[in-house]
Amino acid sequence: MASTTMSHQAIGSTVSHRPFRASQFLKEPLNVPMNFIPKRFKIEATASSQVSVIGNTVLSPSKNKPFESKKKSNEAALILIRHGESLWNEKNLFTGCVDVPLTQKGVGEAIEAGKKISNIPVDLIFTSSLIRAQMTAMLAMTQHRRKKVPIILHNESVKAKTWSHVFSEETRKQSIPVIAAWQLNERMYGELQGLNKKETAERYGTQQVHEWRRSYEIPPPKGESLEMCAERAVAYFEDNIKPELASGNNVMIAAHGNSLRSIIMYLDDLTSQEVTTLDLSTGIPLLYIFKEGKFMKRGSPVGPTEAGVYAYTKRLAQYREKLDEASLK
Ligand SMILES: O=C(O)[C@H](O)COP(=O)(O)O
Repeated sequence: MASTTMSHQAIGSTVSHRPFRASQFLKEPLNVPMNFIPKRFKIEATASSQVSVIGNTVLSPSKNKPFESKKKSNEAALILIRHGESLWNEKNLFTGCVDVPLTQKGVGEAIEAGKKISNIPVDLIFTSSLIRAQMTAMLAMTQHRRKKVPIILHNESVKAKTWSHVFSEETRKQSIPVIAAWQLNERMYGELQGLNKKETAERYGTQQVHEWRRSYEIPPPKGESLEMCAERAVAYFEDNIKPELASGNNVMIAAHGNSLRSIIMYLDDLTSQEVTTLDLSTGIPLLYIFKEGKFMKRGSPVGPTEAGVYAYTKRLAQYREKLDEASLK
């Protein structure tokens, strides 16, 4: 497991960003005609060209009362999580865009990560298109106290959409849409993919391999530099994820060491020099609060009972209280 050489445990700096645009995701009423829904919200189409959007208001199973307020706040939680250990992490091989599953240890890391975020609201999940990130997201959500079911949205064809349609509004409300995006994939490691990291360092030199792995501008042979990875990952974040946060939707992103490094560089306003010391451990969730257009780093929740996490914002504290109330019933 990689070490974290830049601390993400402490409450961090507040960073200003460009003004956000409001998102309508998950706000459309059910059965809105297809042509009224922006492209990125066209998630579920029925045979009659009606759209059902997985809802944002969660009903308490016991009392049928709104669990989360219908009126979305301008504050949202953002959880970032690097996937758990993969079979090639275990073998110390450069993995990049090769689609390798988790090890048993990685499965355990994902479950432990899920416990740490089990009291933090999640309305939407974004993952890369790679199985190790998707496994991590799914396993983490098995631990969530809200017990909503993550459902992967299939956007690859009309048939994939219509055949995965959910016909119960109540069931949709108890679901979390999972959006898989290749833009969040690990950096393409080029001709290093499948090579052993230690052997590569012996062959090309520790300094050269460190530059390939951690520098911002220098790409590995025929692969993507962090800068190139950022071009797609940060653009995707700005276009698709930030608007959801701006709408008050709480988001979890399960992705990779380098796609997340590029997103953290953007969130924390790191320089290309600073990002060279940023190294993410597998399976450790990081929490940010997005409020009034700013990202505030809250570090990594230590555990589901850690009071400090919930003191960060009134909204999180209220959510936690509702969870406790619901579990007493
Ligand atoms: O793709 C890989 O090999 C790892 O997931 C990330 O590798 P790195 O720590 O060498 O960047």
